[in-house]
Amino acid sequence: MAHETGRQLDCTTMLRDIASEQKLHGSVFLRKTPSVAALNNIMGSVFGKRYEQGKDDKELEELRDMMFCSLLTVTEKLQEDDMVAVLWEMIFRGTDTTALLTSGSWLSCVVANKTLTDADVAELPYLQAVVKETLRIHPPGPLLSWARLSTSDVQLSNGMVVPANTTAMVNMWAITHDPNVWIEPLEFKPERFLKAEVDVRGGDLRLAPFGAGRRVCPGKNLGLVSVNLWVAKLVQHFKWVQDLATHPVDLSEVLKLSCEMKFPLHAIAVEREDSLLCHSP
Ligand code: HEM
Repeated sequence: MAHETGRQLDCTTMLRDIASEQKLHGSVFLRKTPSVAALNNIMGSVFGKRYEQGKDDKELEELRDMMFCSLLTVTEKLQEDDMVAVLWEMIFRGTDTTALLTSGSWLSCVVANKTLTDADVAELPYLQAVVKETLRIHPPGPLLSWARLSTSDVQLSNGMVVPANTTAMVNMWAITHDPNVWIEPLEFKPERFLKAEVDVRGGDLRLAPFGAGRRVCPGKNLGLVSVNLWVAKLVQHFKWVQDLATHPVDLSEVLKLSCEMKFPLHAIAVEREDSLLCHSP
């Protein structure tokens, strides 16, 4: 319950930051604000600490730098022991993925003017379908970890053999774009998930953006509820318009720690007249 309050709070802060960035610059860079919200979501769970842009900038900067250094440097900095490594894994694995999925799931649907909760979001099937379709077209972790080793020779259905003692990675991006698995795989069509139930939490290997099996992402439920709630709030409070003059949308991808948009999304956030942000102090 305490965590739920924290997540709502991160979202309100994100909405306010978007409104002020829009006022200041005339458009919004849709990467920074969800990053801070996602970081706070995790830091709130791990250390009970949250950060504010403008107030904790030095610490935020340091944390962001650490996330972009190699894991080796990071563990040196944190004087690795098992506990620290586990907590760091949560921060490292849970922040960028959640932020990227949120910025990738911007959509234009209208949600009634009320304070949304996770329970409301469960009643929004199209929203969930948009998040699933975003996970399919732009899986934030396109290559499942290399923590998989064949213990014996494995015969594949296409005749190939994976010899014993091979470290294997799963190319989830290739599966989610495979025309033998998906009809019109390059088209963004959330409707496909309205017609058929697809479990994205590891139960259906056509779309396993959180992995599957023993090494499945332990943050999958937190990641999904956070992104669904945040995206719902982002479209509830703002109408999103493409910034055609200076930042037309380009969906090219680049693989860094996670799979990111090569040209991060900028858009114009027009506050809805009935937005609760307009009426709160
Ligand atoms: C929506 C966002 C997220 C996506 C798309 C995502 C995706 C993934 C993927 C693909 C893996 C590798 C799974 C495999 O190899 O089978 C993974 C592992 C992991 N994730 Fe996430 N994740 C997300 C959010 C989170 C969050 C919020 C946390 C922490 C609270 C987290 C913590 C971890 C950890 C610790 C691992 C390593 C598990 C292991 O190796 O045993 N992730 N994630």
